[in-house]
Amino acid sequence: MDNIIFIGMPAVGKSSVGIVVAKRLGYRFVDTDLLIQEQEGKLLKEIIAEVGNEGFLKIENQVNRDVKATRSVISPGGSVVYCEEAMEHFKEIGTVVYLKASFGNIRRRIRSLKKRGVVLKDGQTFRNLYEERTALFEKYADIIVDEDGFRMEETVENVFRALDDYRKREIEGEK
Ligand SMILES: Nc1ncnc2c1ncn2[C@@H]1O[C@H](COP(=O)(O)OP(=O)(O)OP(=O)(O)O)[C@@H](O)[C@H]1O
Ligand SMILES: O=C(O)C1=C[C@@H](O)[C@@H](O)[C@H](O)C1
Ligand SMILES: [Mg+2]
Repeated sequence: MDNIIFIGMPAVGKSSVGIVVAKRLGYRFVDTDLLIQEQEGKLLKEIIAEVGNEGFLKIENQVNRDVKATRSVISPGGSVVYCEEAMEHFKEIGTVVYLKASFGNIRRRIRSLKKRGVVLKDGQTFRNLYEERTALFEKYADIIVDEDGFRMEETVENVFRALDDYRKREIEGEK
């Protein structure tokens, strides 16, 4: 199935880059954070406050695992990499693009971790979360697009270039 799935840290641009990519391709855009809010009838930060990190990750896994999509750009939340079934589903239905930015860039973009609803374990630093997730993003990524030093429009171009290269390599591999 022809889907593109963006993964990466919170505030890296999965939603903002994703929607532009979808528009350029004439694809649907699916922000699964919004599907979670719709299903639960609450904001992400309210869900996390009510059911805790583990409870939230269960909901996030279920919603993302159950996404049915074709010709869509899917932008999940940054914590989806902890959701094994969801990530396996994404690997099956499309190409997984890891949008990567340095710790400093991400930290600058997020004013309040709590207001943004970042899933931090008790006592965990944001630096530790960055390192823990980086290993998971790299594990699941088909393509990595480095954002540092680029404006958003340039990142969009870099995504298209990386997707083209990936498809060419796939076709070469099939020969
Ligand atoms: N070069 C850049 N590329 C992408 N986004 C950028 C860039 N520079 C600044 N931004 C800003 O960073 C923010 C990215 O937020 P966005 O909601 O798209 O992230 P996200 O990856 O979807 O996060 P979440 O995991 O919380 O859903 C936006 O406010 C965007 O304007
Ligand atoms: O990176 C995170 O921990 C999160 C990001 C958001 O998009 C939401 O999915 C949720 O608030 C958790
Ligand atoms: Mg988002």
